[in-house]
This record gives sequence, C-alpha cells and structure tokens, in this order.
Amino acid sequence: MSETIPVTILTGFLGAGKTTLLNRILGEAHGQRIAVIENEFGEIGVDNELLQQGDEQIVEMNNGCICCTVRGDLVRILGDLAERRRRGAVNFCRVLIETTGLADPAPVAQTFFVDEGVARDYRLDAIITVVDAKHAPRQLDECHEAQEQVGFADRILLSKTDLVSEESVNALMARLRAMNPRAPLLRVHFGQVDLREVLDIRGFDLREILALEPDFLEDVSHEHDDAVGSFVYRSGKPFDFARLFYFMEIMVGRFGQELLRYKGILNVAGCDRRIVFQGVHMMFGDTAGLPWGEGEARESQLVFIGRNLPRDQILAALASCHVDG
Ligand SMILES: Nc1nc2c(ncn2[C@@H]2O[C@H](COP(=O)(O)OP(=O)(O)OP(=O)(O)O)[C@@H](O)[C@H]2O)c(=O)[nH]1
Repeated sequence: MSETIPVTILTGFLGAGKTTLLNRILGEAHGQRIAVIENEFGEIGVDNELLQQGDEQIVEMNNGCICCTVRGDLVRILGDLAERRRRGAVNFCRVLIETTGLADPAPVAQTFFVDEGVARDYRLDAIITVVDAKHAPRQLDECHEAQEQVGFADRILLSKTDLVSEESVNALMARLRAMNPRAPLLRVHFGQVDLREVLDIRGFDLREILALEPDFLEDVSHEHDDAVGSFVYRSGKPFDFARLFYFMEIMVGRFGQELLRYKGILNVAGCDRRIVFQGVHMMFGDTAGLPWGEGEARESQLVFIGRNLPRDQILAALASCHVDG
C-alpha cells in the first residue's frame, strides 16, 4: 500500500488570519505540491480570490460549513483528489484544509477516522489554530466554536499581537495555555511562520483527542449558534467609495460587536482593479486586488457574517452607496 497523504486542518475564528497564513505557506519555496481545500461560510467564495494561486490545486466548498452540512462534500472531494492522483491527473504530496471561522474542527477531524475511504488515502497530521490576539478574548467568552478550535489545536498561532499591548498578549497566552496545555503557542505576524512549525508535526494523537472528547468518534452532529447567519450583497453598479466608507463607519459603530466578519470584492467607480474590502468587528480596510479583465462583468460581492444583523436595512443602505445611487 502506498504512503498516506498528510493533511493539515487550518482553523481559527472569523478573520483570525487563516488565509494570510495560507498565502505565506503557499508562497514559500518549500518545493512541495499542496492541494488546498477552502471552505467558506456564506454563498460566495472570497478567499479563493484572495489566495495567490501558484501550482496548487484549489478546491472550494461553499454553501455551508465544512463541519456539518458539507462534510459529505469533503469526503467526496478528498476521494476525487486521491483518485485523480492515482491516475496521475494531479500531483500533490499534502493537503491543507482551511475551514470556515465558524467550524468546529472535531467533525472535520473525525472524517479522517470514520470514513474508510478517506482513512485509506489520508492521514491527519495536525490541527493548526490561528487566534486573533485583538478579538479572541471576547470570541472565547462568547463562542463555543472559538473554544473548540483552541481545545483541539495541536499548534496555536497567535496573530495580530501588533495591535494589542504586551500585557494583553500575556494574559491571552495564559488563558490559551489553561484551555489547551498540550499545544505549543507561537506568535505570527501576518502569517510569518517557520513551515516546520506547521507541517509534518504529527500532532494528531487520537488517544489525546479521545481523552478530550470521549465520544469523539460517535458524536457526528453539532449545533451552531443559531443567531449567527450570513447574507451577500451583489451589484454590477460601481460604488462611490467615499460614500461606502462613510456608511461602513456608521455601521460598524452601531453593529460592530455583532458583525463578526465581512469581506468582498468591490467594483469601485474609476478603478480598474478589484478592491478587496474586509473587516472583523470594527476594524476594516481595503487593498487593490487583480485588475478587471477586458469586457469582464464588474460585479461587487460582499458577504456579511454576524449575529442578528438587520439584513434588509444593510442591503438597502449599500444599494444607496453607488455612484448613481
Ligand atoms: N495587524 C495585523 N493584521 C493581520 C495579521 N494577520 C492577518 N491580519 C489581517 O486580518 C484580516 C483577516 O485576515 P484573513 O487572513 O483574511 O483572515 P481569515 O481567518 O482567513 O478570515 P475568514 O476566512 O473570513 O474567517 C486581514 O485584513 C489581514 O491582513 C497580523 O498579524 N496583524
């Protein structure tokens, strides 16, 4: 039997810095071919646009969260990839799965033990959890998923330490150590990390996981926080960027705590490149993305993930932020 393919699950709460880390990993001259599976919460896949594609095989899984509704898809995608690899149609030596920020990693990890086909071809190497030093204290207070992500981690990477004081970082590190004493903690600045810290760490020890959650292999169902939902704004009309910014400032002032994550690609008047716009709670920003193609339909797509957000009001306000709005 041939060697099993190592798999790394990259998890972390919404906006923690998973894609930033993934880009770093893919950008390193490691000489390895990596297949990436991207899962997004919400109808559109933005991360795919944010990833700087090289030789990697990138497969997107939208319309649900990997840990529940699309777990069947994950099994199918892994099966397809392994089959194509056997036939020589694709060539990769490891798989990286970026879960949604709302995923409970346990059911994703379970897939590698309970599905026979998957277990034959793949071996779970580790769960890597990115923790946002600025927003984690509150996320850990409020969200079960954020706690699970820390609890199941084999490595915890602390991002955004540049945004908070040293005392806050130390307090958070003490809290994380208490929640998960077995996972080494590392600081990462915009995803900068030694690859040896995240790949081939053989961190996944089923015995430890079973100690943490004795019914790990049986418990296939789990619940998300019902109040958390997502919606998408789409439009072909160019945005008046100043107007949009003004609206966003008001919106984050009012709903910042409930607004877990928002991100998208914008068609901005007078700009020939896509504008990548994203934020976490009250912090948001924009960067220039890829140029729009010749004759390409310039559609803006913005996904919002939050708790009890006034969807219709937000969509109507966005519709008034276009140049002819
Ligand atoms: N200041 C600071 N910002 C960071 C750091 N790491 C990531 N960011 C920023 O945080 C924002 C979110 O980063 P992403 O990598 O998209 O986060 P994500 O976890 O993939 O987000 P979702 O997939 O939506 O859950 C981006 O604006 C990043 O540039 C860091 O170390 N410091």
